[in-house]
Amino acid sequence: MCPADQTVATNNNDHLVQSEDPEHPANLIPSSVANSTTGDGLPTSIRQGDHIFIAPSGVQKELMQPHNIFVLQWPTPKYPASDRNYIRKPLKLNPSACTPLFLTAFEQGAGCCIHTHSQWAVLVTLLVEREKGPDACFEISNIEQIKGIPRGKGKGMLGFFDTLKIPIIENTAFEEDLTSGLEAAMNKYPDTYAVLVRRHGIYVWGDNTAKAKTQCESLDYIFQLAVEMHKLGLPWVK
Ligand SMILES: CSC[C@@H](O)[C@@H](O)C(=O)COP(=O)(O)O
Ligand SMILES: [Zn+2]
Repeated sequence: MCPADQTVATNNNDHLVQSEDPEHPANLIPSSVANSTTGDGLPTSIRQGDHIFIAPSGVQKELMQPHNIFVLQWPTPKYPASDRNYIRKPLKLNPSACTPLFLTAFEQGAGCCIHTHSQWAVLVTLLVEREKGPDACFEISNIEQIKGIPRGKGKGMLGFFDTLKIPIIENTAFEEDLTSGLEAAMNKYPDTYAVLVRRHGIYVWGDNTAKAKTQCESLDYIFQLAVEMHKLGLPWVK
């Protein structure tokens, strides 16, 4: 990762990322990246009205600043990348390589999407592959924390006796190439709010930033618990 670029383009809609409000997306993205507890980097994207705020690619997390944030006018074409409607592009930086995956989550109505390289998430993808085969998804039930995950849009939260199911897609050489796998998983599991990426991490989204963050943290807790349960020979589904 390279150090954050401190250069600010002039006449580049700087006002879109300048706010005293700590809850403004341009402030929330750097602060949540710096304070992440669920994996290195934590690229994040937030939709506020018809603006999408996107973290820069490869910026050291504690150095990310609001003026490093990209802004897209929503809706925007997902492909080709050159057609995307950037209304703010910081000089000498590139938007996160996760951008088309974030846009896929926004197409589904998300207000925020987070990508982490959580080691617990990675370990779970490896355990599922070994125990259940490559096409299986992660499943767990009878764990209190699954009540922190929605049952589906407008369907409330999962209950203690429900089974949480998170699809797993295969990793690709380049982040952008995960997009078709993410789209396929969302079609197959229309109620999911997360997709695991084997040997890589997870994408988690929510109706808004607070929900995406709490769902991300709940899932990280559940994955860590699942790894420990596996070590003790305890089944994930009763
Ligand atoms: C350890 S760098 C891996 C990254 O290339 C990739 O996995 C990723 O998540 C994209 O990161 P980004 O820095 O937002 O472009
Ligand atoms: Zn990644």
